[in-house]
Amino acid sequence: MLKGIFSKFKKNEESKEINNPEEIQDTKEVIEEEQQVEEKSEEIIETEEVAMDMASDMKEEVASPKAGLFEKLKMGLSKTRNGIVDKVDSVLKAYKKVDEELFEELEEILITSDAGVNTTMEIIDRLRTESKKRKITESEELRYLIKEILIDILTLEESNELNVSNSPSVILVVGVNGVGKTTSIGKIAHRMKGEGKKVILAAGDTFRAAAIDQLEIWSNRVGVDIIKHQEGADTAAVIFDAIQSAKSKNTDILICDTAGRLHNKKNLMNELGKVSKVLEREFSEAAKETLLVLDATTGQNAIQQAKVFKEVTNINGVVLTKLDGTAKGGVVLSIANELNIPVKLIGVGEGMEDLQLFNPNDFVNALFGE
Ligand SMILES: Nc1nc2c(ncn2[C@@H]2O[C@H](COP(=O)(O)OP(=O)(O)OP(=O)(O)O)[C@@H](O)[C@H]2O)c(=O)[nH]1
Repeated sequence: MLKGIFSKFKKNEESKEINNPEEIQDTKEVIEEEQQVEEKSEEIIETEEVAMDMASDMKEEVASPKAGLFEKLKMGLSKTRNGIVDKVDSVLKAYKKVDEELFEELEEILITSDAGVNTTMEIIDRLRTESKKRKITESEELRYLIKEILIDILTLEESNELNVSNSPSVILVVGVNGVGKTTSIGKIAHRMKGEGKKVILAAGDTFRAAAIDQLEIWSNRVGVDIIKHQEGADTAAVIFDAIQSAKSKNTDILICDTAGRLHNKKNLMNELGKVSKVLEREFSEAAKETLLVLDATTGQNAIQQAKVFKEVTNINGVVLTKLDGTAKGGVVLSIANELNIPVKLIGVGEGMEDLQLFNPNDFVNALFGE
């Protein structure tokens, strides 16, 4: 409703002719002020919506019996299963014999599921070579081989496990706005608390007041402490305070949010560099893990974001959110193969329990519906 009032106001303003320079300046200021009020009101609406969503999530979680983790994973991957495996199965059925045309069809399926060109080429090359070596001639026998290759691609030297067994540990969470950073922090905190760990959150995304408010809602929901400053405060200062609090309360895990502005690589580098320095200096005894949050629904865009973050900081793992909302989950292959970063957590729904530890075997089995 507010938006409507502002646009009417703007329309009236636009229809008047303004020639006097002072009047132009005044008008500009009024419009700027109105824009600021409009942005604030959008943030308030956004925060209220998040609170309402959370309340309905909580009701659902209480109402529905807990499906097994693997069943949840299967459910969460159903769109990607339609996008990849169902298509693979119908091609394998249609072609019967293993030949070049079949490989081309499989290649197209992988490309359209956002597995990325290089990763797709690698998978198809390995499929070609291995099927020849193992003398596979019937197309349906390829299914097992495809699974084997996918598991191998997803299994990197670096473990998929979260490095949080040390107490204290710090998880620094980076990623651009809107990818599910705040939600993921809340879900990680919930998971850690469930494991009996004492958790503190640091509201380091000080760029927008809504980000601080949303993290606070999560801290209340999960029942963990939060350290926050005002909007616009220095992220490193928030982290500094959070470290002192974590030390005095013997916290096991400090989870730090950060602002994810990508439009200036130098700023991003400076900001994350400053945070890392504070962590090294003030909390050298803590094990550190930097997790990059990527939104699976953005497909190959997520790969581009990861490349920029990889250039400016050392990423230990990826949290891939919203896999339940996309048929293009092939991006997970691209992350492992092209970026060589282990996927550690995957988001398969909006509920608190819907952030699962990533395991290549389980993932591929769930994807193939086994
Ligand atoms: N379906 C689904 N939705 C998710 C998942 N993870 C996050 N979301 C939703 O994605 C939206 C954005 O999440 P946020 O956590 O607010 O994103 P953010 O990156 O913190 O964004 P900012 O607060 O703008 O920085 C919210 O509506 C979340 O509920 C997921 O795994 N599955």
